[in-house]
Amino acid sequence: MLTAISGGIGCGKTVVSHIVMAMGYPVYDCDSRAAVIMDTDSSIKRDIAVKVHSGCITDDGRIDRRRLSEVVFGDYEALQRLNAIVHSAVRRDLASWYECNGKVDCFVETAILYQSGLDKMVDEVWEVDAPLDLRVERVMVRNGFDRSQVLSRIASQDRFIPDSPHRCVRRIVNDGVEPLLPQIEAALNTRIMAHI
Ligand SMILES: CC(C)(COP(=O)(O)OP(=O)(O)OC[C@H]1O[C@@H](n2cnc3c(N)ncnc32)[C@H](O)[C@@H]1O)[C@@H](O)C(=O)NCCC(=O)NCCS
Ligand SMILES: Nc1ncnc2c1ncn2[C@@H]1O[C@H](COP(=O)(O)OP(=O)(O)OP(=O)(O)O)[C@@H](O)[C@H]1O
Repeated sequence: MLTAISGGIGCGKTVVSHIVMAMGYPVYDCDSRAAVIMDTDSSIKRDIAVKVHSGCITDDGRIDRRRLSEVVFGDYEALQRLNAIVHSAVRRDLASWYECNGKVDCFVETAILYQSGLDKMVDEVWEVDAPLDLRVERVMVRNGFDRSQVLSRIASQDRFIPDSPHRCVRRIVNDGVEPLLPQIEAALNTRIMAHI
């Protein structure tokens, strides 16, 4: 069974992932895996230079992430072109990781479940949710971003409207008040009960 830990930037997906990992479950982190795939695949880098922006690849062939962020989070068409280049490779990588883990109880952390097409690969979605102001504050502190940098990322993520939500969505509230652990345990127990 593959479960998505999903939700917009700053909602607390990584915190939930770390708890689930500490409980012994394998978790695939899309952001870091996508970064590795992009860094190691020269055809992806070439496509980024040609189809997104040539200035995002340095003279020595590395991805300039700061520049790429400025380009794609300020231009939705460019972000869609980047997604089209990267996401099929991420889906393939996730499929083989899941296979290697014996398709047991696995998790995938992603901020862009529907844009990436990963919604079609997962059996269940845990939608981590937090108030917008809190998300903005958290990311400003975590990344040293100003408010507009966070809001441009949130706008890019919210702009995509999926045709239909996943059939099995569970909401995890991470508002800094409601404790996370009981919600995660309840989500896991519901699944265990369903399989008995
Ligand atoms: C835009 C990039 C260069 C920013 O890199 P950087 O190291 O600064 O940040 P990082 O990768 O940790 O992402 C920061 C946050 O941006 C958001 N984000 C990342 N990719 C996307 C995207 N394609 N669309 C919307 N939001 C995104 C996520 O909330 C993420 O947590 C990088 O995120 C990237 O290359 N994204 C495209 C690949 C991708 O879609 N990855 C997501 C997994 S499929
Ligand atoms: N319940 C909480 N209490 C205190 N701090 C929290 C809580 N949840 C998240 N944070 C902090 O908020 C920041 C954002 O959380 P986290 O990195 O888990 O978000 P995310 O959804 O994974 O974001 P991204 O989409 O950027 O990967 C982190 O610095 C994290 O430590």
